[in-house]
Amino acid sequence: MSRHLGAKKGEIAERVLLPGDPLRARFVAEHFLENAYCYNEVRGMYGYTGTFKGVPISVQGTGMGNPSMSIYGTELVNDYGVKKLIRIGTCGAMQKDIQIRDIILAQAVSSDSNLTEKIFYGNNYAPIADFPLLMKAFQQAQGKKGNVFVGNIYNSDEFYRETLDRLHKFMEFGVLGVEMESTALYTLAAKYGVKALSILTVGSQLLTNESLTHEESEKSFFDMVDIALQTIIDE
Ligand SMILES: O=P(O)(O)O[C@H]1O[C@H](CO)[C@@H](O)[C@H]1O
Ligand SMILES: O=c1cc[nH]c(=O)[nH]1
Repeated sequence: MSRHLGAKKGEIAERVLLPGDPLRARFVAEHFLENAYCYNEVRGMYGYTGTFKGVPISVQGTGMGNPSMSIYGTELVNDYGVKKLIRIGTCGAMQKDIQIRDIILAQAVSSDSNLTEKIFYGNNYAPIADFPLLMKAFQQAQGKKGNVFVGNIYNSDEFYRETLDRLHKFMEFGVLGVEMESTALYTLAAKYGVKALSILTVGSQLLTNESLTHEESEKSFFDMVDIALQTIIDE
């Protein structure tokens, strides 16, 4: 057991999918994995291990925001020896040609979080995806109905904002979408020498104010999860 995970040693696979919502972890376990069992209920942050095409895979909720991702990601790697981590998240689209249910592969992460400044003595650090995982996920996404976009995303410590001014500046520079966990994920992966990628399904469009309800968005994850699973078993 680690501080925030109740799994015994060996109960978590080397390959882990990471949704923010713990109920999305249950959804993936029930719909995609074979012989899945729940190894964690601590804080209701469900984690499951099963197999996909015979390969052991775990799926662990991370909660919302960089601090929560940092706790689960660090314990998965440090205490359970996890080597490959793919976030399966949702995001808000920041470009007008990106639509609800499209998929974004986060190649790099810009942020308003000061997480990396604290680590790097006030200097700037550019968190990036593992390239083989990114390339494989891009190939897997080609067969899917929705569009796939690859590029820079915006990671934020805020969901509710005083103003959208800062977001507009990032939009102007071509940033694709906004979410809240990838800075922590990519930075801890670099620190520990493991592989990480964030795959995001667009759940809202910031320029048109369209958004999926929670129920609709939970039904929109099949392509993202399939891409993540096909990618993680190979790479
Ligand atoms: O759907 P998840 O994976 O939680 O991701 C996005 O949704 C949450 C906000 O609603 C934040 O965690 C954000 O990053
Ligand atoms: O983190 C997120 C996710 C969706 N929409 C946002 O504005 N932020």
